[in-house]
Amino acid sequence: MEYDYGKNKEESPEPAEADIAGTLPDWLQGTLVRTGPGIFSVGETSYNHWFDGMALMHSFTIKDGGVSYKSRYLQGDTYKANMEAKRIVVSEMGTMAYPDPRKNIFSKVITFLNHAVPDFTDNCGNNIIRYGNDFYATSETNYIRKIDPVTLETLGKVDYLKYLPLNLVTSHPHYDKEGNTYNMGTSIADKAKSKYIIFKVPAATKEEDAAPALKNLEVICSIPCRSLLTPSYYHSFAMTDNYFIFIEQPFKLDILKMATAYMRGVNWASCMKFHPEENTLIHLIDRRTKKEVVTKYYTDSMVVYHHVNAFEEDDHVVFDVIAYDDDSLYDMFYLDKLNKKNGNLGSSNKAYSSPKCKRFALPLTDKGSEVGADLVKLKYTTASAVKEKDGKVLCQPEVLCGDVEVPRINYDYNGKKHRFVYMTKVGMSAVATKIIKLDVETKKKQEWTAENCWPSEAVFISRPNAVEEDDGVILTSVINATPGELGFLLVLDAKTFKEIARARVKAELHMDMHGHFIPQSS
Ligand SMILES: CC1=C(/C=C/C(C)=C/C=C/C(C)=C/C=C/C=C(C)/C=C/C=C(C)/C=C/C2=C(C)CCCC2(C)C)C(C)(C)CCC1
Ligand SMILES: [Fe+2]
Repeated sequence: MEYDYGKNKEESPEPAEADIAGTLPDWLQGTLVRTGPGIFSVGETSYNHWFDGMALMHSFTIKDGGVSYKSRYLQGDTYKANMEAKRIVVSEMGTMAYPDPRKNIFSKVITFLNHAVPDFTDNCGNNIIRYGNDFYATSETNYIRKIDPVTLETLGKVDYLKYLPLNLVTSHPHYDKEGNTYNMGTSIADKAKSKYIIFKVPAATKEEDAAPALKNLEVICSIPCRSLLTPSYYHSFAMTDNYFIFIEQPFKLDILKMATAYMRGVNWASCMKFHPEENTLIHLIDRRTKKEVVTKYYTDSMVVYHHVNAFEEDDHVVFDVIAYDDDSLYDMFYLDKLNKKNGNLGSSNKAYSSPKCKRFALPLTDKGSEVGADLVKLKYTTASAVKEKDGKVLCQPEVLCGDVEVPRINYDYNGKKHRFVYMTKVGMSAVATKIIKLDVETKKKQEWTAENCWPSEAVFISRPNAVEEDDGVILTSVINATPGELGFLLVLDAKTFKEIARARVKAELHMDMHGHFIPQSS
């Protein structure tokens, strides 16, 4: 069985009642909105990379024991321009598109000179996030698209650049209990400086505030890039009560290459390079002073997309991430590789570096220790942090678990010491075959798997007034490749990892990226 990554997926905008096997807990009420790439070719043109696909959102609305499903394309400017032209005319990370393919290189240069860089895509197919009372579809460009999470309609386009000089912004913000959102982005060569900016979008003050939440955005701090013309790529960051953790990895954008990419006819992705010979800086920002702590933490070269969580304990900041030894993840999702090689990741030319869940510990004090001493004093981790000269500390992680991705936790524990992580298990094939729960304390794993079933990200929803961390359910959208069987929303008891219910939908489910659960009350 294999998943056809490059096939265009149909939208099902009419709500369809799912057929429920099992019983949904009566407290579970709300909507799981998810997104991912859904359209890969328009007319005669196709995208090169799976992440480029035009966004298809879908939602599972859980109400009074029933589930209704719908899906809709994100109708942004990119979608409209491509559909109108009947071909791909807007560039994505892995595909450089030219409005008129008949133009030769000279007219390409003219086009380039006329509008130095083409307008960027608003194909927001990576995640659904909340700012104030509003929900947005997002990828990582300066554009996000407001959506109606109930109807999945596409609403206004919001440009971060109107509020802050941000060229790239993550699709993985953090939220606090007060309803504030924290995110970070990169400002490239603005006033001859490149920097990473962490900002806060305050909670909406009134229930029905019509103005975009971003207008109240506040800068928390900015971190100068290691180098002006090669800022690092990052996909997420972590937050505790008192700190932000940002990994400046040697996986970098080359701005000079980007500036000429359009003219040279190469995609944006070819302007990103992993530098294994360089180290990875770990920035720790004190939320109270809004400044970086003076200690310079670093580790070996690595590539991280997803942070799991971070917390403070006994004068340490501990954080877990999913780390790779190189940047092969991106390459492996080129559609020609996925389709031709039967989705077998191991058979691509470059060996695929498998993701590992790793724990780092950053000591906050060194209490007069000598150079060469391991400053980590926590009993439960083998992560080390060796003091060097000039305020530098070399960190080595503990590997918690291998072959896992898209981590989620009980978000009530974000920034606090967590015990359980829910992830998809990835092997040598380009589909996830299992959902796993990792107990980071005992390293024990619980798994859910079913024949020919490919689950997506495992989203944890806590039972109201729960006391235990894993008292709740896991929701995951599952593609069922068994002929004649339907895909479903799987509901697992997060504690026992036993199936509670399946809500089978009469629509084709697609492989998606991330999503957001909106409880009914909000
Ligand atoms: C650069 C730049 C630009 C552009 C941008 C763009 C266009 C972006 C996009 C972006 C994006 C669009 C992104 C995305 C991302 C994603 C990710 C990062 C993902 C990840 C994934 C994963 C990790 C996976 C996993 C797995 C496996 C491995 C197996 C099977 C299953 C699964 C799927 C789970 C501009 C022009 C503005 C300018 C400046 C600079
Ligand atoms: Fe992500």
